[in-house]
Amino acid sequence: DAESHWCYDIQAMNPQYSCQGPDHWGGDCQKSHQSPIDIITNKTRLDHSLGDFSFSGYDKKQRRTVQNNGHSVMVSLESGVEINGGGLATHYRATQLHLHWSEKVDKGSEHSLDGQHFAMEMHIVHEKEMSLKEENPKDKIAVLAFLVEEGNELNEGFWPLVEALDLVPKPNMSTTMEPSSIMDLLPKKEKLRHYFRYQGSLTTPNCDETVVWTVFKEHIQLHKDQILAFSQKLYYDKERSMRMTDNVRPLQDLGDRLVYTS
Ligand SMILES: Nc1nc(-c2ccc(Cl)c(S(N)(=O)=O)c2)cs1
Ligand SMILES: [Zn+2]
Repeated sequence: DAESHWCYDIQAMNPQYSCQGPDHWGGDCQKSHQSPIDIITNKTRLDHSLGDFSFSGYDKKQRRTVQNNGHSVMVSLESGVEINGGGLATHYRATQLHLHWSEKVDKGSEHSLDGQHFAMEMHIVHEKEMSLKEENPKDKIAVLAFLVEEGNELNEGFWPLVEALDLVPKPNMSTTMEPSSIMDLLPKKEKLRHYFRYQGSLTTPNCDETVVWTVFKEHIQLHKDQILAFSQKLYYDKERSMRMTDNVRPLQDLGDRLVYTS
């Protein structure tokens, strides 16, 4: 096709692929308030307005659609799943959650903390209720980011998602997960009061600079076998010639931005 599709470095490096790696992504991807970033924790600023989040619909057990969209595995979230508080301007409606990962347990997260990457990163994407007259505000999207590290116990809450991976190996395949709640995937609620906050972008094209980011300090623990399932069961292509792994955008410059902490 005229303008080849966007992809990650691991795909662009493969001669079989003619796709545009991160250095060639278009849209706003080459601008200066991009994501992900390395968060240098001792340079973050305490912001007392960063209060607790209130989550609604997060504990609702639901059968949800899981799909392989060629870049990640994505769970569609229905209306009624919302967040409020957390220093956000208003309430936001969840639309989807997806993950980024590697088979190397220290290279799969998009954000890093003091230069350290983690095994995976889960993003819960929310959109602000938009009144028509508002142009593209910088906080149109709120993403809740959870770093995932290898733990030695199986994470029971993740089984419905991990088991669904077998059914969506190729792009554009989708299935329905066994009933599960978003809360099942997260660290304990009382641990979610500590987080970092900064202004950035989507980490996938067109990299719109309309995302208010929340990176939680408490990590999700997943067993190694559950982490490896993502790279072992999913493929970037329908020929299943390339496993889906390292779907991680390189770190972007913080530039003139500050990172705040609750
Ligand atoms: N086709 C795809 N879109 C995404 C996506 C969409 C919206 C958002 Cl906000 C993000 S991210 N990584 O910035 O959270 C990713 C992934 S794969
Ligand atoms: Zn993401």
